[in-house]
Amino acid sequence: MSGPTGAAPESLPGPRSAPAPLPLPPETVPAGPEDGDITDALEETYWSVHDGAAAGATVRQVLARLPRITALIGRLAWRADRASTLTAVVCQLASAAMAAFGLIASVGVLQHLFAQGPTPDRVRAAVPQILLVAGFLAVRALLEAAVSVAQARVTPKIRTALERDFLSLTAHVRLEAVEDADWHDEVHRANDRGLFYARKIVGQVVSLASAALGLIGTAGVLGVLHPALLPLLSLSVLPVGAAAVHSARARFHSFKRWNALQRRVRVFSWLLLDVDAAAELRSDTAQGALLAEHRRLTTRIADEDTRLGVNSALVNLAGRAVGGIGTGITYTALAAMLIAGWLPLAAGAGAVLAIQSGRTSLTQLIEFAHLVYEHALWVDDLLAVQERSRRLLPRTAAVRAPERVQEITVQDVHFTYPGKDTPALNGVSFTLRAGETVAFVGLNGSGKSTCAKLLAGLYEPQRGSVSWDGTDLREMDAQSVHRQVACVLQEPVRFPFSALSNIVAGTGTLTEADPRRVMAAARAAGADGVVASLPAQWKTLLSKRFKGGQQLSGGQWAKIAVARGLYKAAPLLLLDEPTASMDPPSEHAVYEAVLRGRLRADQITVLISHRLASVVDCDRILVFDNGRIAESGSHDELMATGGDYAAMFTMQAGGYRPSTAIDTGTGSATGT
Ligand SMILES: Nc1ncnc2c1ncn2[C@@H]1O[C@H](COP(=O)(O)OP(=O)(O)OP(=O)(O)O)[C@@H](O)[C@H]1O
Repeated sequence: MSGPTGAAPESLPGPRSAPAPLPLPPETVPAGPEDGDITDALEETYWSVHDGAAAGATVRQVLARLPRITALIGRLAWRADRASTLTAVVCQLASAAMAAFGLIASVGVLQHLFAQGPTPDRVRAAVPQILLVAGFLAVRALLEAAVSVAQARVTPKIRTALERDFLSLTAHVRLEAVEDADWHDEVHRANDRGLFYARKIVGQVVSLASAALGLIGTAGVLGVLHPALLPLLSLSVLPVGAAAVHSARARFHSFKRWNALQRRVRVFSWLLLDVDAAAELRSDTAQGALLAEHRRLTTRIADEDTRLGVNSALVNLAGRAVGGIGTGITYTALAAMLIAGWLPLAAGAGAVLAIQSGRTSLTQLIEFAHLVYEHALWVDDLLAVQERSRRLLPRTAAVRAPERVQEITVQDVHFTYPGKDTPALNGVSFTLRAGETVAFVGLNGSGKSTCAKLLAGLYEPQRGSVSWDGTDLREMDAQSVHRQVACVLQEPVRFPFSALSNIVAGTGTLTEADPRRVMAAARAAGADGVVASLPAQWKTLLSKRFKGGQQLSGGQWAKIAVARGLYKAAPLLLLDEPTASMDPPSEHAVYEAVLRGRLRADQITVLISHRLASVVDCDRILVFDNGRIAESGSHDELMATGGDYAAMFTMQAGGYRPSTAIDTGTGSATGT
């Protein structure tokens, strides 16, 4: 390693902006929301945006949306399984018809029973009608079973299709969309709740249709018995409907509160159960404080549950009282019709049966209408995310990225992250050539990682261009570019698969390997020693979640990740602080491998590192500063210029010498 040359620089580069003065903290601080409505204090409202929506919707709003929702679910079902959807619709209609015929046949039974003559004769005369009623009921039961079977066939298919579409779309959207906080919320909401309700809503729409058809059937039967019975039906069912609306709203409102409280409690249970937090919690003896907060919240939930239970009982009582008044009026009017001779006694008794069945249907209709209304908002959300994902997919193009790259040219690139005012890259230009190893160094936030992602086509510049062998990356098929880049990051993905799968994962497979290349990559990265120490070696599962699975240390994971990057043998290798968690010999071995033992000689390697000792031997070093390249050259050239690089290098080198050798008074370090 060459030492610094020339005089030590006057000052070291420091933070760009001084933070505002910080006042002393208060003596006590609440662990969470203390007073008022706990739902107001929850930040993660994205998770519950639609909770309680049905509680705030008017009956007109709920009813107005139902046809569209039913059509939407019908379309999804049709796409998932035509035969089962058709079976469900036909059997549902037939079942409603059976219910109506059953009611009419019941009136026939009553006519015989209420006729003149000895009782045995009347019963005997009613037997055929009784058999008919039984027949209708039996057929209806069979049809309902057929609806359930069809529903059981179609529901999982809808969910599977939605989940597959959702994941395959969202897994491919462009990186900058994935990093957007709103997008993150939307996707997780769709995954957590949209998919869940998509499964539930099919059954709910079937029940809604069944209740609606039941109500229509009842109205039809009453119309046949006597048209004047229709207004009577409304008189009887409307108060019941009003009570049902009220109670459905109260239930949705209570669900929202309950959900919010539960989520807050779960934060504490997660912390208490989390394996990563376990050591710190125990050494800090923090469990008691967490349990106390947990207890405080669960007590509030218990109070809330009781309050809601009492409230719901009162609402139901009020509903039944109002419904009772409506029933009283209905039966009085029915009695008047019978006395006036408008209606035969049997038809009157049949009307009572029909009105009761109508009330049951209406209550169910209201209940399911609210459920479907609220749950459809989640399904809509899921479909909207899918639609948005389609617009955020990386571009496809006929031009494919080359498998060998001679030159990567970065020309006056400007890049600003969405929602940010200051650019992360502000006019960056340089060229990388096949076989070169180039280091990016610079202070935190100076733009190194952003620049690496632009080289890989993961972001697109707003101004300027990144070209591979003279072709702008924006003209190439995005996925074909990604296939020609290997990225190793400081926090690599820890795939919960076998050691071998972890190494081959960068090549688009988890199961197929080129054994010699794997061995070469593992040796170069120092991962061979890690794998050799595992009980089932290459086949060992790297996750404690599986039987026989093993847990690796951060440094061991880093070696596996470097092996993954090397195994891909792509024309461009990006290493973004891959060795930060490695021990010094491993780090040294990785840099040796990257600089001298690479698997392909024409590979362009970009190495981002804060440990400047590791970049000394790179062909070139680019020093980033505030989104620009402030200095560029070999280590010796940069040390000779005595700029920021020389200052940083001298400071780090000074850290390895006894403190007496460092001039702490001025903050600068003397080199040797
Ligand atoms: N995903 C992102 N969304 C918004 N801003 C970002 C994002 N990633 C980075 N930035 C911002 O862009 C600037 C450059 O960040 P970048 O990660 O490229 O710097 P860096 O030099 O790699 O830093 P470090 O040495 O800390 O890794 C910083 O101001 C950072 O806050």
